[in-house]
Amino acid sequence: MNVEEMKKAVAKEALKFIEDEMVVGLGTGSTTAYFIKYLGKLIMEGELEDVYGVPTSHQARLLALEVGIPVVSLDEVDAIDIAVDGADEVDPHMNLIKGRGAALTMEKIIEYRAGMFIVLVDESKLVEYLGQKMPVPIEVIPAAWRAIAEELEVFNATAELRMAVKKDGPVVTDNGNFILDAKFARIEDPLDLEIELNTIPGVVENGIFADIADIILVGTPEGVKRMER
Ligand SMILES: O=C(CO)[C@H](O)[C@H](O)COP(=O)(O)O
Repeated sequence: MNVEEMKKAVAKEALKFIEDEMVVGLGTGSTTAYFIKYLGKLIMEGELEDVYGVPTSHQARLLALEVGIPVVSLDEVDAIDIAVDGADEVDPHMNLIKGRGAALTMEKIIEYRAGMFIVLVDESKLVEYLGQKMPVPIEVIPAAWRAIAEELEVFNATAELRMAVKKDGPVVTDNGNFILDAKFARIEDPLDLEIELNTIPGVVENGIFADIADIILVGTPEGVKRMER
């Protein structure tokens, strides 16, 4: 099984959790995109009824509309039953780094509120400790980016302003902010760092998602494995 097949396999597995009349948080990224497409197909074929999606990004919203998922915003729903999203790193305690797609703030808002948060990854995302391979994306108010990058030196982190690829200048998030990618040597206490980073003035949110995932579906060549609390 190659990586794309593993992504498809976990996306299909996640569908088993979705029932009629559920409100589903729709994550961002290539793995969740498979889930959104499969969910849209089930809705269009009448296999699922009265299911609504709450997108975490423009990407998720546009795709959901394209595949026929009725979309609502967070302030239109009383509760989110399940949220489904990808991740960039997963440690053995089910803590995550997210935000390669720069959608971490809305992702965290929606996933924090969901009755159940299901994470979809292939096995390449599993690490021994957070920060092993990936920097921590931090969404910041544009005027504060430089001051925050300097402040991060106190944490022994080196931060880079994320630059856009098909646009000149920095990446601008769906919320109109910048992203700093902060490389930490080794994150010993993810929950502590997650909380501490958010106390820096100008930080909107950071990409450490500690203690929030309920189920992690891991695509492997042998099939889908499950991590659960
Ligand atoms: O956090 C994210 C976007 O902000 C994504 O969920 C994460 O980057 C995983 O993406 P992919 O499934 O494409 O590897």
